[in-house]
Amino acid sequence: MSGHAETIPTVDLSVLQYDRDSVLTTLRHALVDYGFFYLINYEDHLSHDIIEALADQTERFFNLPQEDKDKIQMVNSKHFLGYNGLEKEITAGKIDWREQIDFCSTDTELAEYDNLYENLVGPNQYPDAKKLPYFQKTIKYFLDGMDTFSVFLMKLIFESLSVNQHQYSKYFNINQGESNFNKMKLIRYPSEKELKSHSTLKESTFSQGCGPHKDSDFLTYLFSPTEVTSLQVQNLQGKWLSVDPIPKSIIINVGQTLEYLTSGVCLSSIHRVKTSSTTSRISIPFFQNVKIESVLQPLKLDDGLLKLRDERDLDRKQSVAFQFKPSLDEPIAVSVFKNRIKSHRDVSGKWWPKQLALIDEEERKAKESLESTPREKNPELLAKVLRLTKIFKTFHSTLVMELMRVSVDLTLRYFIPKVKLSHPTVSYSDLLKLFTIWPDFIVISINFDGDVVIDLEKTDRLPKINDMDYMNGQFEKRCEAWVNSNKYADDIPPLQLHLVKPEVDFQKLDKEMESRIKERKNKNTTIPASSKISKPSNTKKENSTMSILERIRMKEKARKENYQSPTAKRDQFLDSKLLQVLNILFTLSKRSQSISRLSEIIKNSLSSTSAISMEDAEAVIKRLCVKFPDIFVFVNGKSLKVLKWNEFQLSTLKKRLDETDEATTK
Ligand SMILES: O=C(O)CCC(=O)C(=O)O
Ligand SMILES: [Fe+2]
Repeated sequence: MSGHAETIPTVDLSVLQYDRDSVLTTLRHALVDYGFFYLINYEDHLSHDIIEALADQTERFFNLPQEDKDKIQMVNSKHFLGYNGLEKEITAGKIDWREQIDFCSTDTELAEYDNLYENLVGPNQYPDAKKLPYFQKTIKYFLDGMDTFSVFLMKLIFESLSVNQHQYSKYFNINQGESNFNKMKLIRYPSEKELKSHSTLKESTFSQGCGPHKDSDFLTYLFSPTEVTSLQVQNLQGKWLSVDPIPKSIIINVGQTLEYLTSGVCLSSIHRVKTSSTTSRISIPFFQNVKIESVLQPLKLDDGLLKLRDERDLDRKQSVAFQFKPSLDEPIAVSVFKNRIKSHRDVSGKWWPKQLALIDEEERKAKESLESTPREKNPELLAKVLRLTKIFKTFHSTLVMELMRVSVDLTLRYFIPKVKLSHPTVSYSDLLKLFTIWPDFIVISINFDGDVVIDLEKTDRLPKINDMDYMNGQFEKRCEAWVNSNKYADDIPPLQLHLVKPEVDFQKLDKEMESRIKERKNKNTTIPASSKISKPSNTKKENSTMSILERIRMKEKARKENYQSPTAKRDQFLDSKLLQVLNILFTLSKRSQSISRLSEIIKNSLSSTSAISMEDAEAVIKRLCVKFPDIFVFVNGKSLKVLKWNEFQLSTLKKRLDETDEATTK
């Protein structure tokens, strides 16, 4: 069961006028399960004209001659504000192919700077007013409008999480006339075609518009006026979802400050931008921040929300570790300023050379001490290596055994219970790490259900090493190197996964198979590693000598034979929505509700591609009563149909669902 939609949810602010609760429910679902959502129909709170004007000024700015843009380079500003041309930014070790200009909302030079971090505030740099007379005004109107709007949305977010104003008010200026410390950027991503035509740019690939990262602010509002797909977000299953621009929508994402304040209840998701092949793209992010002098402390949240987070993380394939750990006794801006010094070395080399040297020295020492620590003296790293190596061994031998059987479904998920027998704490993220550490061990891909699977066809083409001890030793070596260079990041790096074709080209396979059989007969070549291992006695003999290609073919045949009646298909469709509906019911405070009201809540909460009709929503509700008669009761009154339910634990019902799922698929 993949359980999650292929796109991010949509929050419709126009619904606020007549159904505040359903907006809050959708919002909470988006914050907890995606950390990304589209916001639509916000015009009562933010004028769309100003956004159009800004998009127009942005186009004009990037169309200025390069020397005009270079006159206001960031390196002129000790406050890290201004323009950066191409090749100025690196994310995840690679160049981001974009040009951009940074602004801050507090556009002034302070009279005095008591603390170093206050230098985040300073005057913006604007292009020549003779060339773009309306530019500065447009930026100011936008920043002012967004200050008010972002305070409104922040309040709505905390309302959806039942957090009182007295808890969050210290982090924001919420009174009229007071402004907040927000930031924004104008960005242009040139197309691949344009980048290739530059004679001075020598790069083999221009594919990265912006590398995978999480934002560190409170909330990011992205205006994306160019209609081209580029932005992608990684969901909890590790899959990249496209965030296609929807006209007049704002794409909102949770930053690590909000994630930290809510103890991980709100999810800050990894996102990235791919270069488009032929269309250049404009994008305008607005970064909402807490007050710069804030010292962050997690807010007090309802147990129900913490439970939701824990339920979500049971299924999580990414590590839950925070990348961003604000210090508990320093203002948040201290680490933000440090990050600016590290990421803009040209600016800090000119304005903050002492601070840059100190940070470099600190990092060099930390690296040296970790590298010079012998393995034995670094028990934490050693424990990580040994644990992963043991998991690898079990996974490897299980894989070899499983490859001998025809009927197995080789999703990665399938292996977890098997590896758990020897390593009860193994997680999905651990298994994914194995392939990051040794990408050529086997090839993994994503199938059309969104599951990570072992790509048998591609794996079959890898050179075979039959010696398990040798493989395990090799893994340990690679693992040590990997753990050493990733000691600060507990998150697994995003895996490069591709989609497996759903249909198998039988003609091609037949030909390949024939020539393989001939080859084997003639040359008596080595049989794949899997069949050299002694088989369990109940394995059918013919299976062990089958090639991987033959096995794929058998599976494909079995799939085709597995005909489903329309009723069974409908049941399956309804079943696929059950978990999402349970999640929604779990968040409701009342334990009875009219079916029509509930169907509406469900319909509004599910995002556009997973959207279901009122009729389907009602059918799913009825199905709950069939699946869990001890918990859900359908009461058919005279004028009102009502669903009543007992208190339930999400994890228990999920387990029960999985069990019935397995029983029907076996
Ligand atoms: O341009 C985009 O679509 C996203 C930009 C982004 O993620 C960022 O600048 O933090
Ligand atoms: Fe971002």
